[in-house]
Amino acid sequence: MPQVTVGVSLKMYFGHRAAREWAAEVADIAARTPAVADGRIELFIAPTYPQLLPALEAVAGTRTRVAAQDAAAHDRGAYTGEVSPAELAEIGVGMVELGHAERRRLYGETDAVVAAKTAAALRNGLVPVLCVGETERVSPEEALASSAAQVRSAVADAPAGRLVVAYEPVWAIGAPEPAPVSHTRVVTAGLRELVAALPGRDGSVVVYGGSAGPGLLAELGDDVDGLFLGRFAHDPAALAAVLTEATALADAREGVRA
Ligand SMILES: O=C(CO)COP(=O)(O)O
Repeated sequence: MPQVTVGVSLKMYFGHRAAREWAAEVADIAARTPAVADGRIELFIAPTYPQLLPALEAVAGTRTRVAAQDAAAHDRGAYTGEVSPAELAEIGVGMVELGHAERRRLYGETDAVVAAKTAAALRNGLVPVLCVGETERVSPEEALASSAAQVRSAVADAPAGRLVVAYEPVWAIGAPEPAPVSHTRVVTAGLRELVAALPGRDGSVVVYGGSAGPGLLAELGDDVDGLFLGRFAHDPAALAAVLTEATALADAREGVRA
């Protein structure tokens, strides 16, 4: 089992060539990071659909996983413009982001849609990166209540399988700074308890996303299982810095377990 999970979504920021160059740099960094190579850090990247196959090729042999940014709730059929989770699994994609705040806000994805997509991902062997988080800045307790409700609703009828829950307070996405550590810690601790108690979800983890970058993992320490990065991993050097912090955290966790 990984000790720390670090993911990056490129959203729709990069063009094809820039994404290819970035993936090649990530592959280099992954290959030079022993904790990625030995599986203590689970590293995944989520480029756009046309970039999935080149990304799989770029990171081959480095243990970096490739995630899609979304997937359909159906395996096949008359769903023009959708991408099947079965086809994603067939090409070697291992994970899929679901319920991201931008999909909920801009494309009207409801909890019911996210639940249907989560079930579809799991029945096709994909690990859902299930994005949850409150829309307005409220107390950590209220944030936990609404995020926990989103998790419960997404997995209520889904087949068994591991989850990566990404706690992303909507107000901290695309912001200059991440949510304060004192806020995040309450929510991620609560979500970790929740997922640990869910039947059939062994190995599930809770990561933080929303203006995350170098320095944050060291601050959050044992309060999270990792980070889900956006803009602040566009610079490969910043991702390398986060992986250095993730390595320190993985080492510390191993020390605790030894
Ligand atoms: O939404 C995010 C990752 O999915 C976070 O994006 P930013 O780090 O760019 O705010």
